Amino acid sequence: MRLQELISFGNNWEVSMASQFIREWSGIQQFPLATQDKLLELLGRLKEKKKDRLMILVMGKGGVGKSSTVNSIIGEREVTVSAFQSEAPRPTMVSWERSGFTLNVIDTPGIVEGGYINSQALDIIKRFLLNKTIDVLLYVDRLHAYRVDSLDGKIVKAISNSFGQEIWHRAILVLTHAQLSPPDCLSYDEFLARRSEALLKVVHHGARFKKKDIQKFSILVGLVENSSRCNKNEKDEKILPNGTAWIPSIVETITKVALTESTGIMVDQKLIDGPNPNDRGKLFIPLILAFQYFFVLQPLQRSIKNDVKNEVNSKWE
Ligand SMILES: Nc1nc2c(ncn2[C@@H]2O[C@H](COP(=O)(O)OP(=O)(O)OP(=O)(O)O)[C@@H](O)[C@H]2O)c(=O)[nH]1
Repeated sequence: MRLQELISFGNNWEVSMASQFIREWSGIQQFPLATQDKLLELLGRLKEKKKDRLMILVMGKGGVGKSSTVNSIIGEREVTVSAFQSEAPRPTMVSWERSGFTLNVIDTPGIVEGGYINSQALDIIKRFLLNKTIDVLLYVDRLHAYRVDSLDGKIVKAISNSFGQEIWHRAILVLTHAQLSPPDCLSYDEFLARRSEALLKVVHHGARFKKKDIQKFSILVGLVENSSRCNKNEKDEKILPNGTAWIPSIVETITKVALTESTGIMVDQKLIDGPNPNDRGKLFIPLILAFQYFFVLQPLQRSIKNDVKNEVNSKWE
C-alpha cells in the first residue's frame, strides 16, 4: 500500500471507529455537584438553540497540555497524556453523549518538529477532518511563559492556511498551567493580560486579521489548570488564583463560541486541496482586458484615424 493510501485507510478507519464509539458521558459525575449543575445548564442552553452536537478541535504546540485539557474538561482520562511530545503524530476523536447531546473532541498532536511546521502531520490532521464541521477551535498554549517566539506565528499561519482565516472566528485561546504565581511586580490579572495580549497579537498577525476583524471577532481567552494539585473552593471545584472555577468557566466560553451566528468551518476537499495554482490571477483577466481596450486599443485606433485624416496626398497621386 502506498503511503497516501495508508494514510487514507488509517483516517477512514479512525473516523468510522470514532463514530461507532459514542459513549455515555459518565465522567461528568466525577465533578463536584456545583460543576455538574453548571455543565448541564450549559448543555441545556445549547440544546435550546437546537445545537445537539458539538465538534471541538484542539490544536497547539507539542506538550502544552492539549490532551490533559481534553481529559480535564471531560472528567475522564480518555486521551493519552505524555511528558514528552508524542512520537507518532496522529489525531484522535473521542465522542460522548449525554441527554441527547453529542460532544466530539478531536485532539491533535503538536505540528512542530525541529523548529519547523511538520507539513505531513498537518496534512494528516486535515485529511482526518474531511467532511467534519468544526464548531470551536481550542488553540492551546501555556500561561506560564514570558515571551512568544517565531514558532507561535508559524503555527497560527499554518492553521490559517489549512482551514482559512475564518477558523479564528471560532477560536478560543486556551492557556494551561494557569495556577501560577506571577513575578513580584505584577498581579495575577496583570500577568494574564500581558501574556494573552502578546499571544493574541501573534494570532491576529498570523491569521492576517485586519483592524476591523480584531474588533468584530474578538478571540476569547480560557484558563486551564490540569494539575491534580489545583486549588479548590468550598464546593470542591478546581479554582484559579483569581478564584474562578475554571471548568465551568471554560465550558461557558466554548458554549458562547458555539452559539455565535457564523456557521462552523466545514472541512471539504476544496479546503484540504487549497487554492488551485492555475486559478491564481484569474480575477485580473477582465481588468487586464479592459486596460488593454481603453489604454492600448482605443488610443491606437484614434491615432490611425487621425493619421488617415491628416494624410497629405502627394501631387503625383
Ligand atoms: N502543572 C501542569 N501541568 C500540565 C498542565 N497541562 C499539562 N501538563 C503536563 O504537561 C505534560 C504534557 O501534557 P499533554 O497534555 O500530553 O500535552 P499535549 O499538548 O497534548 O502534548 P502532545 O500530545 O505531545 O502534543 C504532561 O506531563 C502534563 O501532565 C497544566 O495545566 N498544569
